[in-house]
Amino acid sequence: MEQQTIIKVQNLHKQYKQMIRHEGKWGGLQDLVNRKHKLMTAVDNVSFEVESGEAVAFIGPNGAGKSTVIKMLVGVLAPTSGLVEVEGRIPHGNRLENAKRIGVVFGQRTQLFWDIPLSESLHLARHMYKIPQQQFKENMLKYSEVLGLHEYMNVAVRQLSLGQRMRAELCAALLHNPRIVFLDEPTIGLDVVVKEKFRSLIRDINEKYHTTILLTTHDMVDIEQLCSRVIVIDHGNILFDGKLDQLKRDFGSEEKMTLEMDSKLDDFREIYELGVKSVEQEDRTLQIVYDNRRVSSSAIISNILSSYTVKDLIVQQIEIEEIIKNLYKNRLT
Ligand SMILES: Nc1ncnc2c1ncn2[C@@H]1O[C@H](COP(=O)(O)OP(=O)(O)OP(=O)(O)O)[C@@H](O)[C@H]1O
Repeated sequence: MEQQTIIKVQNLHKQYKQMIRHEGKWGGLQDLVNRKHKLMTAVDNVSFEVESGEAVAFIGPNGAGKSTVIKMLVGVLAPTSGLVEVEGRIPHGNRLENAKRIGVVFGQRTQLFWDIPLSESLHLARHMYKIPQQQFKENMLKYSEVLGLHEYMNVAVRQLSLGQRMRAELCAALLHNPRIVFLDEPTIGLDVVVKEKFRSLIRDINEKYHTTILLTTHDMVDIEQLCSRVIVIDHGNILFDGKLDQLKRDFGSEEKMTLEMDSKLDDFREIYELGVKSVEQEDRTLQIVYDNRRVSSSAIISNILSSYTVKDLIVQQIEIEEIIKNLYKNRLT
């Protein structure tokens, strides 16, 4: 299938006006009569493109600017400057047209009607999106089956548990066969079984229908299972944009070696001289953390074996979660 650019973001900036509160006893009153604001930059010169059919994780620490970018892509916020295009359209100028082509799941907010039964809420979505009857029937059948929604169809949305509601949200977001699905923290607070259902459905629509996925999450399993590309943002800037494998290669050279020893080591000087990052010993268990681009595991092992007996040994590569933590930390220091 031919790929084309479906999302284009160029030199995007977003500033929010934040109120400066007066301090002291009469501060609240002064806030009312003498309002002071400062500008805070939430998104600072961000550029990226997404090809149709890609599944991209858009990640970063709290307050990094992820939701702000997504809100501009969805069209609920206008940029302060720069360009946002979704399928060649400027979302905030064409909100309704944009809405027909995209699906949105915000983990913290609902797009369903709170007080009416789920089935009616989904029927309203059919009218809003002008979904042809046949397509609606087929999709309702397919998604309510996969997401296990049959038994909740007559229950008011406000009476659904978080997991049930999130499954319903995903169903509502997919009924009109969107070309792009924006998922903002979709698995937050869900149990492992529901998370798995979610992930397998998202993988399916990406693989079978080449639906483009832009996923914001703090859950590393979501990323590993769903996305081949990762964009990392912090303080409104992009820190990394590339394949997940590349992220692991560039920032995942740290390894941890755990050795079960016959006897305790007297000192770690020689090991440190090899260039390792840290050595810890508890009873006869030794843990060594090192960068495999600086020192090889075999150099460490042969150094230890020259003076001691090793009973068992495990070498672990750094987890993706740790890689991303390091990336955020490097940015802060
Ligand atoms: N409506 C608003 N008015 C003022 N400042 C805002 C507003 N919305 C967000 N911000 C600020 O903009 C920055 C980016 O926020 P944003 O919600 O985009 O971050 P995020 O990466 O989605 O964070 P999280 O992972 O916590 O959801 C934060 O410093 C936040 O306080």
